[in-house]
Amino acid sequence: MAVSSATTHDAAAFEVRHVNLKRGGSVVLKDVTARINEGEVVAILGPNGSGKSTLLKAMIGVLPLSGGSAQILGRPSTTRGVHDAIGYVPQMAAFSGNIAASAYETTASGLLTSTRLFTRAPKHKVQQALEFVGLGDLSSRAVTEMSGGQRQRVMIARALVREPRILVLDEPFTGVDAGTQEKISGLIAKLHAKGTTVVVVLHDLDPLRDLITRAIVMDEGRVVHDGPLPHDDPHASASESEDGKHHVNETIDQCLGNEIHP
Ligand SMILES: Nc1ncnc2c1ncn2[C@@H]1O[C@H](COP(=O)(O)OP(=O)(O)OP(=O)(O)O)[C@@H](O)[C@H]1O
Repeated sequence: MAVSSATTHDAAAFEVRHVNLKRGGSVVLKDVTARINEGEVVAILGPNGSGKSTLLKAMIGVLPLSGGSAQILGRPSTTRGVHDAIGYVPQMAAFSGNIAASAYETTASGLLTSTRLFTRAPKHKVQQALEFVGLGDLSSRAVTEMSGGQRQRVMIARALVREPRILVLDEPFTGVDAGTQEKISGLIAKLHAKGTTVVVVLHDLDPLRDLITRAIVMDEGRVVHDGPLPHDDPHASASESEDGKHHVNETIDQCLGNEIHP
């Protein structure tokens, strides 16, 4: 794989340490430290505007940091070639405009890497990625003529076409129907079984609850929880409010819009 020479042995998929990041003059990440190990499925949760997408972008090295450090597979996130290990599915809003290209062309564009341009896309890889997301029969259809759920799956195919070690998805379930949610969850489960690391920003945990190994909860630009989902954590209970765990449960419930029971 192209990235192997640019990575170090046993390194974390992502590691950010004491990261500060400013956007539009405001500090939107405040002293954020987090690590994603290879093979994990990690959810990033938090209220709107808490910094979830910005944290993803800091991890994958597409936004400059104001302070701290970010590493991808043990290398600084600015290292040439290290991004080739990542498949990134941006928030739906980022590509909901007109994409005149076909599903095939959009998926093939995922073969562009930071170190080389392709002159001819390996057709079987593009077709395989589309088949993996269940769109093998629609490869020539314009993305503009597809449903929201189909578009989302094209973007996943685009992220997967280079067989990345790490898949990063920003709210993949927004605006997709229950059937598509199930399909996307099934795809993530298959990738996890193959050893792919998955980092996903979520508003609703349910579609991936069984797969998630850890949750990082953001609030106002800070990490306020990093650990197992509270309901999976045998030590988390309402009676432990003294040590703040009850508060953490409430924070997660509030992030996800769940009713809080006293
Ligand atoms: N391009 C930008 N310029 C200026 N400020 C920005 C920009 N993008 C995001 N912000 C601000 O940074 C903060 C964090 O935004 P971010 O998109 O990371 O939050 P989020 O938790 O992903 O939100 P949401 O759940 O609504 O997607 C917000 O206050 C937002 O207004």
